Amino acid sequence: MSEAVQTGMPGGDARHPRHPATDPPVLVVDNLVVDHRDRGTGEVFRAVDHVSLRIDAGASVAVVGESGSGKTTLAMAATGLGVRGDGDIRLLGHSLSAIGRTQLRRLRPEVQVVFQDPHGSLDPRQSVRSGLRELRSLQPQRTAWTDDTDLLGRVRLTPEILDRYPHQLSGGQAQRVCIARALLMRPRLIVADEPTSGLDVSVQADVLALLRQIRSSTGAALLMISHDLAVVRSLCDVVHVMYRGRVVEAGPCETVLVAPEHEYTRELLAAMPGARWRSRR
Ligand SMILES: Nc1ncnc2c1ncn2[C@@H]1O[C@H](COP(=O)(O)OP(=O)(O)OP(=O)(O)O)[C@@H](O)[C@H]1O
Repeated sequence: MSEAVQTGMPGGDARHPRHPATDPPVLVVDNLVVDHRDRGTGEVFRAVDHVSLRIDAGASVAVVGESGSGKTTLAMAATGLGVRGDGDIRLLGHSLSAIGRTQLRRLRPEVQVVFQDPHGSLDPRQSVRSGLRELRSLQPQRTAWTDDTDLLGRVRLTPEILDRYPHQLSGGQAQRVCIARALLMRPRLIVADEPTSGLDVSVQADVLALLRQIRSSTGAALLMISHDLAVVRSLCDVVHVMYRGRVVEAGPCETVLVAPEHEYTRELLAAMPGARWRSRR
């Protein structure tokens, strides 16, 4: 019987038990550079400029910065889900420049992304049930640890939701379905790209609480992309502050959000007074 079944935790299994303190890092990015080419003018634009970061197993790391600072490009390139950049990336111990498409495809389920717009992430022609069925058919062994009712219970949804289509779900329900779909894959890394900014204020706190709970119960690491320091403060241990493609400051939240060294971080904090770090305990 797998450890996941024994403990009721969807994170680890007998071959790959989750011991965040001793597991190798989930992601190590060294000097990543990503350029975009403007389709209209053909000009090359540097979206990520020599960025390095490390996410240890089970860690919760944020990348913050204003719109257009390169956060999404960094997250997608670093996890092999977006354009390829220059630099050294090790995802779960595999160098992305050394592995082929087949091996990258095998790694894909280990990284799950929760996007800003939950309705846009779900196929409008599929009910929740048929969407889950499709995921299960793609990864039968990986997804066998739970049934749909149990899975939905873990994101605090009831089974009635199974026969609904995305347009029949509220924003908060749709985002919970997206989180459930990510959870089903037992990922080692969850990338949450502004997961609450498309939602009503009333449900934002619920979704953040859910992500926090899933992180602690599964041992999955979290890479949180946000422009909101209050969100980062509530969920993350380490923060990287991005400005115009560069990381201008990085460190534990209790340091960076208390005594920021960079002017840009100070400006972000001044714009959100409630975002200053204070103990969550
Ligand atoms: N596929 C693309 N082609 C050309 N330029 C792009 C592409 N994707 C992003 N960009 C540009 O790269 C820069 C960084 O974009 P990115 O989406 O990574 O920033 P961001 O910090 O995540 O912004 P936001 O918070 O608005 O999502 C922006 O100027 C954007 O316009």
